[in-house]
Formats: sequence, structure tokens, C-alpha cells
Amino acid sequence: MKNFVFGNDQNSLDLLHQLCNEEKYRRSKSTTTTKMNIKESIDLMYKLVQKHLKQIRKLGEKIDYECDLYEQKHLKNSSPSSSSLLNESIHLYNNNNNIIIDNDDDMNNDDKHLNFYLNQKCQLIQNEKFGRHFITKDQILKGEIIIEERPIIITFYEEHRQNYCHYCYHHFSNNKKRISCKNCDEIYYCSNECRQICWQQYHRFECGLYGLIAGPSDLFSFGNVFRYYSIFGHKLIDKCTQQQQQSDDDCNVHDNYIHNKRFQLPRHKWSYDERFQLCQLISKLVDHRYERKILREVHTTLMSWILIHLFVRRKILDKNILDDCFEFSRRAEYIARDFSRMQTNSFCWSDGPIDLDETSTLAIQHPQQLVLSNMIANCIECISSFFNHSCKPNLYWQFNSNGIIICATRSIKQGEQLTISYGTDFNRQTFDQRQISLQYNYCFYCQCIICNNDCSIMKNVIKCLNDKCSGPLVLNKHNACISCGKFPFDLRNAYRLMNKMKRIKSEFGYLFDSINGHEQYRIYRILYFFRYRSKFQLYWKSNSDKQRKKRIEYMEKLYEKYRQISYYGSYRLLYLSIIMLAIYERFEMPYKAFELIDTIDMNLMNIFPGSISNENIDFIIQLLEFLGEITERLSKKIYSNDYHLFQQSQQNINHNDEILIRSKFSCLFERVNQLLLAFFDEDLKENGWLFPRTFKQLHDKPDNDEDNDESVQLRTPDQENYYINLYRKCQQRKIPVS
Ligand SMILES: C[S@@+](CC[C@H](N)C(=O)[O-])C[C@H]1O[C@@H](n2cnc3c(N)ncnc32)[C@H](O)[C@@H]1O
Repeated sequence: MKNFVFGNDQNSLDLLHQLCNEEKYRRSKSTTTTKMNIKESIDLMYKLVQKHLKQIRKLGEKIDYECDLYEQKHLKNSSPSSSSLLNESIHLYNNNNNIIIDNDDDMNNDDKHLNFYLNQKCQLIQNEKFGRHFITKDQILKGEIIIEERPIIITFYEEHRQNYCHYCYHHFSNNKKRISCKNCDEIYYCSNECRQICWQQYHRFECGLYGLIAGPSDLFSFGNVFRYYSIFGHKLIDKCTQQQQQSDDDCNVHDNYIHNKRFQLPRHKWSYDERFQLCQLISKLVDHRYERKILREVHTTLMSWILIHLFVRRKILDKNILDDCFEFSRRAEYIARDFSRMQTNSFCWSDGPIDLDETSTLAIQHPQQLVLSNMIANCIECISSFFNHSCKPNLYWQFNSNGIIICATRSIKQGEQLTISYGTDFNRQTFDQRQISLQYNYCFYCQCIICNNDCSIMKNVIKCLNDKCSGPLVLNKHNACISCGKFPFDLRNAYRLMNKMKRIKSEFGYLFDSINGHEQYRIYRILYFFRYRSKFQLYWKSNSDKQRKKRIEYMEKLYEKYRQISYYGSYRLLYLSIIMLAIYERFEMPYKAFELIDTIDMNLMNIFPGSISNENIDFIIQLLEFLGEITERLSKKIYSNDYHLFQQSQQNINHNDEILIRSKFSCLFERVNQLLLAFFDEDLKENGWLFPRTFKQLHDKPDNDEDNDESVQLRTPDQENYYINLYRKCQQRKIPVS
């Protein structure tokens, strides 16, 4: 017997029914599936940050005072890394973009070493789907080294801080002498030389604060951002960012860096050119600020505020910034972006090979917080950051005392993309688990071969409801789920649910059917009714308040159950959640609508652009426009002063929740609008599913300019007008001001 896949079709329903009748199952007591509660984790981070904010303020004052005393007492005329050096370097820092001028001629050639080794068979390329990524120019053999690279920025975890030199990252063997920082006694070096250079380069900015900035979990990136600013200085970072915004060719800087064989990075002293080049590389790493905003806006914003205060205290930023609101928020946004860049690109330096069993278990249990027992630090690598992820990678990475080393796990054909795994053995996880973990940590929807295959099945398939299993309900010949190996105890529930869906279907027509050409016009009609509320009002008007409340509760229950058995990326889940959003908007229940946002957002990220084709593009645009209208109305309402956001809420919602809810609505609104605008984006047209090349140019022309351009092949005149209007509407839409 072949494996049987349960989907939302009549055959599956019949089989489920049969199985239920045969009573070959027992009922499971617990039917929980793995859920990600973003709100909970944001709350937690918020509290954590608030706790740290207090500590930082207190500690910052204390340490500044103690540093001054210490310098007055001990450092003035003694060691070379004393207050004179501090003043001199701060002076240089402020006046010269943080340049510490090196005399290269003095440097012995042996002092220099290449910061990385890259296999000559690798080539960095860029495309729409994967961004920048490496491919092979020639066949690579199993076990061949692809790259070895030293990190540029590194933050050691608390428990390992005493075991490694903070400048050259070497491990202190048992009897090796360690020297601590004279000032803070928090970090250690293997030699006086390392101590001096580290002080010069960045430690003077973080001295005494290290214990706080290199704190637990999410704060690792906090430490990395602090170091980033300490090493490069904000002026240099700004300069590189501006250059990056102006240039289109993203691979150029990296090609230069990779192919300029003469470029060498001295272990101890970086000249201005080297600093500049490295800073340029880091500022070009992908940041996902926009996506992260949706997940952790409050957290990141708070972190960036704290960082500004610390930077001012340590003279990295000018103190006037604290009085200038505009400048403060601009800088906070920049820092938040760097923060998100560090989170997307950082590697965990693990002491020895990564334990795949441990990572997989952790990734399933705590997708938001992956810290393993043998991880010793969090670091940024400039070139290794360009390897994309695959759930079945062809490369394996590990750290040795010099930094990262990446090797081929199998022989790789010419032209194949080189991929690593972003942390865990994703191959052991289900599609949903992988997507949740990757989206939460790296903000992308994985398009590797495995996920693309899985995704096409998942959209119509229902989930196994067994405890801790969220795999697709595929039965083997013993009637057990192939993901968890157990009999699907909750078949009866699944069956009931699918039957209920039939009733809903009669009420909401063809919204739940798969989208193919000839059914689209029915869906348009339903959307039309929704938009102009005629059907909707009829439906709700006929009921009394009590009945209406019952109806809403019924819909909510159904939605919740349906959410449990559906995968993100399912069109049906998207429709149903949009309908719920419309209901909540119509009946002034914004706090309820808020709870839907994450599901809608995850679905949007999963659906676009992977499953858009020429057949469904018109429908998708209409669906998005509908969603855009609802979110716009909701956002406007919740930002208006006389609107009582939580008037009907039973929950105890405080001011922080309110900020979070507002920012989430704006973000969803912004995402929907951007998705719509993306359909008109010049660069995306080559994929074949967007509008003709000249669309934007043509419609950016003033209204009275009616020159006929023959190269333009638009659709029918009605469609043309519709899209022109939509394009203008999207351009004019504004996110409410927070
Ligand atoms: C560390 S960077 C890798 C380099 C990146 N491609 C670039 O252009 O900078 C990680 C980002 O690459 C993209 N990416 C990596 N693996 C991917 C995959 N399997 N599918 C889609 N996007 C991927 C995502 O945007 C992710 O956040």
C-alpha cells in the first residue's frame, strides 16, 4: 500500500470518515502542537531590556567615575596604554573617523597574515531569488576545504570569557599565563601586546561595560553592535553605509576583497584602508531590518536607545544627539538596522563539532533561542556570511582556534550552489518547524530544494495532531504517521473539522477552493461583496446582537481549529484569517485583530513570491488590495485619539502592549503595501510574472502626457486602468505616524 496523504479533498474526507468509524484509534489526551508565541517572547525581552537599562545607567555612572579615579591614581605616567593614550586615541577617533594611523613600513612581513583562505573554485554571484551566494566553478571533492576565515567582531559568552584571549582568540591552556585588563578585570589577554592593541582598537570604549553588553541570549548581538561601533567608529560606518546606498552592484566590493590577493589583514594593527574595506564589507551584509521590525520592534528599538546612551557615554557619539530628537531617532533607526544585520549574519563559535541531536531538539523546543552547551562566542565573518542556507546543505562548518572552517560534506558538481546549515540539523525537522525557526532567527522563507518540494505538498495537506508532531498527515501501511511514527490519535477531530469546513464553504463560497483560472471570477465576486459590505451586512444584519456574538465565537473556534491543522503558506488559512480580520474590523475588535497579525504575516511571507504564477497574479493582487484596505482602516482607527483601543478587551493591556499593537498594525500595513508595490517593481519583471518593463516609467509620466509608446504591451484597457489606479493608490498610502 502506498503512503496516503490527507488533504482537504473529498477522498481524504471519505477515508477519514471510514477510519473514524472503524474505531481503530484511541483518543489522545493532549493534542498540542508546537506553537510560537511571539508576544510572550517580546514581553520577556522587554522586561529584560528594562532591567538592563536600569543596570546600565547605574553601572555606567559608577564605572565612568571609577575609570577617572583609576586613571588619576595609576595610569597617568606609567604604562603606554594609559590615560594619555586614551585621550590621544579619543581625539584621533573624533577628528579622524577613528583612524589609528599605522606605519606599514615598520611592520615586519611576518606580522601580517591573510584573514581568510578561499578555495579558488568558488565564485560569488547574485540573483533575485537567493541574493548573493557562492557557486562552484569546478567540481569539488568530498572533504575539500572551501574557506577558512577569522572573525572580525567577536563577543565571548560569560562562562568562557576567562578561557580565551580577547584579541587573538587563542585558548589559554592550563599553565599559560593570562593578563587581565588593568581597568575592569573582566577580560583577558595572552600578552601585553594583545592588551595594548585591543585597548587602542576597541576595549577602551567598552571597558567596564563588557559584563553587561555581552549578556545572555539575544544580547549577544548587542555586544557585537557595540564592538562594531567601537572598532570602526560611527563616522566610518556612516560613510560606508552612504556609499552602499549609492552603489547598485553589491558583489563588487566583495569581489575586490576576495580577488585582491595582496590584501592582507595584520593580526594586530589595521590601517585606515583596511578598516575602510572591512567596514564596507560589513555594511553590505544583509540586514532584514524591515522584517525584524514586525517581530521584535519594541525590543530592537529599546536596544538601540540603550546603545545610543552608551555610545554617548563612551564618546563614540556626540552628546548633543540626546537633545536632538530628529537626530536621535535617525541614529536609533541606523543602529537598529546594524543590530538586525548582526543577528542575521552572526555565527556561533562552537568549541568542537556541533552536536546535531542537541541542536535539533533545541530548535524544536525553543526555536527562538538556540544556545548550545559548547558555544563559546558569537561572531561576525565577512565572507562566510555569503553562504546561503539549505535544509540539506552540501557544506559543513566548524570552528578551530583560528576561526571558521567550512568543508564539503559530499562531492559537489560544477555550477551547484554552495550551502551551509544555519545552525541545526534542519533535515530532522518538519517543514513548519524549519520555517518558523528560520523566519524567527533569520527572517527569510527558505527556498532550498527540500523546502520547495515540501511546500508544494504542504499547501493542501493537513497536519498530524499528535503531541509534538506537526508533520503532514501521511500514513504508512500500518496506519501510522510517517513523521512521528504513531497512530494519528486525533483523526476524529480532523474529520469533524473537515466536515465543518464544508458548512463554512457553503457560507463563504469558493474562497476555500484551490485557485485555478475559471474559479477566480467567483472569488472576485466574494471579495467584491466583502469590500462593499452588501453580503456581509446582510449576513450580520439578520442576527440579533446575541446571535451575532455566537456567530463570531463559532467562526473563531473554527478558525483556531483550522489553524491547528493547516500549514503556513496555505491559501485557505490566509483567506480565513483575512475574513476574520474583516469581521474584527467591522465589529470594532482591534485587540482580536491584533492576535491574527502574526498568522497573516507568516502566511504572506510563505506565499510570496514562491507560489505566484501568471494564472493567479490578478487574484493575488485583489486579495492583497483587500487586505491592504482592512489594515489601513484598522491602522487609522487605532492611531486616532478618540478611538478606545481596548474598550471591549477583557484582558489587562498596558501601555507597552498598546505601543506594540500599534507598531504591528503599521508594519503589516506597510508590508502589504510594499508587496503590492513590488508587483510594479522594475527589477522583478524578468521573472515573467510581473508587469511589462515600461509600466512604471509610463505611469510615472504626468497625466497629460499621452504619447503612445509602442513597446508597451499592457493588458486590456480595463485592467490597465485598474492597475494604474492601484499603483497610484499604493504610492500615496501612508503609514500612520507613531
Ligand atoms: C547570511 S545571509 C546570506 C547571504 C545573502 N544571500 C546576501 O545576499 O547577503 C542570509 C540571508 O540570505 C538569504 N537566504 C539564505 N538562505 C536562503 C534560502 N535557502 N532561501 C532563501 N533565502 C535565503 C536570506 O535573506 C537570509 O537572511
